[in-house]
Amino acid sequence: MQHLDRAEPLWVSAVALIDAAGRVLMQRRPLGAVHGGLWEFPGGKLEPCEAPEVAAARELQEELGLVTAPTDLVPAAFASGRTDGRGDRPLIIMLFVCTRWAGTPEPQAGASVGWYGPTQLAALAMPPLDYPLAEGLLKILQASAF
Ligand SMILES: Nc1nc2c([nH]c(=O)n2[C@H]2C[C@H](O)[C@@H](COP(=O)(O)OP(=O)(O)OP(=O)(O)O)O2)c(=O)[nH]1
Repeated sequence: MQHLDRAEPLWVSAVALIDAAGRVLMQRRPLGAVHGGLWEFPGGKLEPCEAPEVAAARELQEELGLVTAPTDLVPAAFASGRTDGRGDRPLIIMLFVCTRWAGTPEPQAGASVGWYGPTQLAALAMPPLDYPLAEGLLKILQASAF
């Protein structure tokens, strides 16, 4: 049996913003950061006692200046692994889909954003857990009318 992991998991919420053309917004992490230069779904760590969709809406506001209602965030996929960079602990990323927001994405200094269709998205260089998230998202997009 696997040993018990005594480190608290790091919980992260992330969002796939889908535009009217079916493209997904991806964010390139600043060079020098953990996973610098790689493309990820925008999002970030949950604060203590924060609900995942509230954290996702907060991160969209903080990282990109976008306003979303937590109720417009639809659970889509999750991925589980371990943190890289600082420390080693379980990492769980919950991905939401969002098709309704207010504002134009304005990345923070050092970061950049781009809109990608399914084929382009699958070809981006991403941090490890964003690959299974992208795979899950693409299956949902193929099967639905998002
Ligand atoms: N998106 C993503 N993040 C990952 C992976 N592996 C891994 O350790 N992380 C880490 C990087 C970040 O520390 C954290 C995500 O939280 P965040 O989006 O708030 O990160 P951040 O750079 O703003 O903050 P920080 O941790 O550098 O302080 O998860 C992964 O595969 N995908």
